[in-house]
Amino acid sequence: MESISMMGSPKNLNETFLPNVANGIKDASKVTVGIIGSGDFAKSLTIRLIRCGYHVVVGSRNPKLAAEFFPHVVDVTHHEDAVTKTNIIFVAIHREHYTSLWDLKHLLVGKILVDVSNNTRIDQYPDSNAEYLASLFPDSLVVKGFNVVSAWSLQLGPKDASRQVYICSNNVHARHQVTELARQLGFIPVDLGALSSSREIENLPLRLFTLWKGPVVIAISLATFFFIYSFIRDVIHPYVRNEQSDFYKIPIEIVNKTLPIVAITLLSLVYLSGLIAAAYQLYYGTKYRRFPPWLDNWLQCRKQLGLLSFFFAVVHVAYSLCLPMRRSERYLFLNMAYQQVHANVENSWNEEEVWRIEMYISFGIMSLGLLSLLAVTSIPSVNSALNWREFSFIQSTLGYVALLISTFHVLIYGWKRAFEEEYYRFYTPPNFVLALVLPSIVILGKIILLLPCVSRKLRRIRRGWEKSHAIEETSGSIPHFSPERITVM
Ligand SMILES: NC(=O)C1=CN([C@@H]2O[C@H](COP(=O)(O)OP(=O)(O)OC[C@H]3O[C@@H](n4cnc5c(N)ncnc54)[C@H](OP(=O)(O)O)[C@@H]3O)[C@@H](O)[C@H]2O)C=CC1
Ligand SMILES: [Fe+3]
Repeated sequence: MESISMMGSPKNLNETFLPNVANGIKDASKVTVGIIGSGDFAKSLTIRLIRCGYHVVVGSRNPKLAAEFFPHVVDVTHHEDAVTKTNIIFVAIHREHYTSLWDLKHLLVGKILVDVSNNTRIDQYPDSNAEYLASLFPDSLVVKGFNVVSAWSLQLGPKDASRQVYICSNNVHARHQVTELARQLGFIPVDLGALSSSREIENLPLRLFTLWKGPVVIAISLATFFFIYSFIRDVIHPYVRNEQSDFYKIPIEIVNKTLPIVAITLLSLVYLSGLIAAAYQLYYGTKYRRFPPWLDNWLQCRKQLGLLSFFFAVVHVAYSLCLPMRRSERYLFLNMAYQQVHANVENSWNEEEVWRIEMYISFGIMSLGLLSLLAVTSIPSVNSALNWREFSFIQSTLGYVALLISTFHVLIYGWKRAFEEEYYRFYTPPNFVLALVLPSIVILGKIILLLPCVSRKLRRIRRGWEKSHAIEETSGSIPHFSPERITVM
């Protein structure tokens, strides 16, 4: 058997199993890890294993050629030779080529096969790649793992790349071995139990912002609608009516009218879903009843809706700060001053206007501060430092406070204008009136839920006191949500 860099076979194959956690990483140098395939993944994994003190044996169809791409300390050899030298073997080839290992079946009995493969589409095959490998080699211990790390991040090392590795296998011992190996390579292993989880693990790298699609579409639709709405009201209407050219308003003023209304609507949508969920539970008198899919999806993307709301609010603040920088603002200001001089007005101080704007700005800043807090606590590392009550307090209680303050911010801006006829063009209300609709519904809904009789009933339902009723309702179906999912953000 041809071998390019012989490391010698272990006397006892059990030696090649990984040391237990208790033994620690000291023993890594004695352990040989096998890799079938000599592609990108195999090369990067080899480098990572060597850096962590492992011996590596690579099995290739053409070891002579493949050896050029591996460090000289690596044993690059034929498949048969490689699999006899170790008990833990990474299968770093594509699913389509698994059958080419068929002849090695007798040599793979009782050995750990780590399936690292990915597909090109979600649910591409009826069974997962790992389950397929397990069906081809029923006497081997197949473990799914490492597919969520790219060859690139394997090379970068633990400091500068994604670190979580999802692992599953039907064999507990094999799962522990691979989990320990992942830990020693600097990854954070996440044990997902039996091999049936492998389909989920294989779909993970193929997901592209799954939870973001809906919220982004909603945000873009709202922004488009309100932009067109403001454009017609504030630019087209004055032009048609008085031939007044206000087209200069498009880049900043119209955009800045769109941003806050989208921000507050998205924030309201975050909490509206929780209210609908609570109403649903109150109506059916149980928490053991599945929400309709649209509501379930809505509840799941609350974080994304909240972050988008924060984004729109931040951009609104930036635009607002830049308003005085505009040339148009300067001309308007000078014209106003000139008219005042002309009218012989010495003091134009308007106490009501002064108070209105002071409070408007103050509420705006407070609401942005609270939104920032909500956004920061939604970051997983910050989130994991909070216990459930702290998280719930910030995301639920402070979230409602943020919505309330934002509503005051809009209300103070609108003030009496909502009742003045000149602000209703084509009988359409000004933006801030529309901006108030959804927050008002949410705040009203929350007040109703806080009424003692309603909140008592809801608490009873969420604590599962209505269980007997629930079991009748669901006739044995498993509840798939927890009450907490409803109360938070
Ligand atoms: N690249 C990446 O970033 C990641 C890859 N993966 C998974 O790792 C596995 C390998 O990926 P990658 O290294 O990128 O792929 P490559 O195409 O770079 O390498 C695949 C290797 O498979 C071997 N091979 C090719 N054809 C056959 C065949 N007919 N029979 C047997 N062996 C064959 C070859 O090795 P040889 O010629 O030496 O036999 C080849 O080097 C895949 O399942 C992939 O989904 C998972 C996560 C990330
Ligand atoms: Fe504002």
